[in-house]
Amino acid sequence: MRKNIVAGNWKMNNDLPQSETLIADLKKQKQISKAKVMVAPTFTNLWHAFEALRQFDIEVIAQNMHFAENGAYTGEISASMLKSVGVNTVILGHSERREYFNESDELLAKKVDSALANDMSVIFCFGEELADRKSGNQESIVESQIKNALFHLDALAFNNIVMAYEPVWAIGTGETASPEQAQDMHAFIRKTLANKYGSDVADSVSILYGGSVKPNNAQEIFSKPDVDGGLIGGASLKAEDFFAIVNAF
Ligand SMILES: O=C[C@H](O)COP(=O)(O)O
Repeated sequence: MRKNIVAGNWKMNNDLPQSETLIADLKKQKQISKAKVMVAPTFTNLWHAFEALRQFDIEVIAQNMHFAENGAYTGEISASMLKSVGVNTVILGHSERREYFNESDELLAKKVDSALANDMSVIFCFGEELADRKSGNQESIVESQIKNALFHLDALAFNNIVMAYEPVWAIGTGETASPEQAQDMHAFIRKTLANKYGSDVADSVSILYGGSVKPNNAQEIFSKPDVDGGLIGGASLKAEDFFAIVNAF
């Protein structure tokens, strides 16, 4: 079911005391929009965040996971471990994971499978780099990222998948895609899904935009018909800014 979602990806920010402070600030905010709100702290803060936000309408989600159930994978975290601390949604495929940790489409397909097999939802990230956009290849790059990681799934799987288009050139740079660029790509993503799974599936999938979304540009981006929400990095680290974006719907 297509929903409006605003998810804050804290990335590798906030130790436990800082996370406690941010969560306390989040609890003071007033939500006037109907968007579903999520926050993704680091692994070490997940349990605390889950406990602290248990009574609030803010879902605590994870930034990553391994595809294996358990075993000799030093430093890794599995789906069942996330579930055991109350986490039911995971971000997969973020461009920082692709770039700094060499995560390929093939690896991401395995992670997606593992998350879904564990009854988790996935926020699946993808997006082109600046060179792709400059050469006009953004659609073919995005199409191949989606096909390679997701097109082995059946249509029902998309009940538990949220798409997150994040042009790499707009992440943390202050340079956001224009609302028109975001809309054009989101419409293309929906068309790509429709070609494979039909328009019922394509129309029911939420597609988030991520990349330098701030309180001053959120409303214009969210006003576009195929933009169902945002994946927010830097601006999610201040409760007031984050809720200004949540309330931009
Ligand atoms: O996951 C969030 C995105 O990478 C966007 O980050 P940003 O809002 O700091 O550009």
